[in-house]
Amino acid sequence: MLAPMQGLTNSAMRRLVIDRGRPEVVFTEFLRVSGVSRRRFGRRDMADIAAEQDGVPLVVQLVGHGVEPLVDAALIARDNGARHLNLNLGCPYGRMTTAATGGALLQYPERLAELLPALRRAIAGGFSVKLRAGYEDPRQIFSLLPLLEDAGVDWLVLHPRTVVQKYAGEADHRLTAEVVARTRLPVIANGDIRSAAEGRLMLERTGAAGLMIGRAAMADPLIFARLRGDAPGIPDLEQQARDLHGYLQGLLPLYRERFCGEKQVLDKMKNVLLFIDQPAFADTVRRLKKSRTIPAFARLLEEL
Ligand SMILES: Cc1cc2nc3c(=O)[nH]c(=O)nc-3n(C[C@H](O)[C@H](O)[C@H](O)COP(=O)(O)O)c2cc1C
Repeated sequence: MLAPMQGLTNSAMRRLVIDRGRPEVVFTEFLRVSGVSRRRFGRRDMADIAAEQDGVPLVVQLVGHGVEPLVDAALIARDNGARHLNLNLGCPYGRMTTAATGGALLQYPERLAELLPALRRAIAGGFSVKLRAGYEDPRQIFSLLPLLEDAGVDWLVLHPRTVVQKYAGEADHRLTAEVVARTRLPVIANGDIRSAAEGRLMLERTGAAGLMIGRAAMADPLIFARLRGDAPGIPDLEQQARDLHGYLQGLLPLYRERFCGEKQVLDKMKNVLLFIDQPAFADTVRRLKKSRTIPAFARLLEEL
């Protein structure tokens, strides 16, 4: 599965990733649910609500707080065609946490005990949660499992870091294996999967029902095809250059169509470059990051 990544996995990026790697499932970026406006979603976010994209199931992810706003949002999403909804219980940043949304909600299991069954009742299709192992305690997940099971959640995505840990240290997938053994819910493993080989090992070691990949898919959307054996697991350098060229060359027109103005398009392309860390391409990536016009960016791409 392609992970939700705010600022990155917009519909144009999802199209590109589907076209190149064809993950089995894609997620929207988190859609923020307003506690105030009865419309619940911003206009741009509304455009993201659907059951699938390019033939691949699309999971609509909600982040917010309060039973009423979230249930309302789930109903609006359903009425606008969503079939799969996910609740974000992992986001560790900024306003998310001060308003006790995303990962901060893990501090309030009693609110979850009310919220999750209410959401379940409102959602006709699939209902999943994406969560950290705990707020501060990485073993909190074990006290949350009965709550998730009793609420009728269909599956969960586990990123085995704590909320306070943010992205420090390593994801501890021994926890993932333990969670798989202790719940009847399908568990999708997420966090620090950097290559197809690591992904396969992860499935073997944890017994997870599937994988969710974020940052590594921004570096190489073909990772999903590599996992299936539809693209070389370890391409040689020439092939890596062709793959990277094909990726960025394919993304540029999609971003020109989606975003407004040269600066925004370039900024969005440069955002993606932050994830490309092969030392062999460091010099080109550095120059791409400095380019000031789209034609200059496109010319540099030809050097790959
Ligand atoms: C820039 C960025 C944006 C993210 N946005 C979201 C989001 O909207 N919703 C969410 O549940 N997780 C979000 N995440 C977390 C990722 O979905 C994922 O759980 C995390 O990056 C670990 O997976 P990875 O190691 O494969 O990247 C984001 C992560 C990053 C780096």
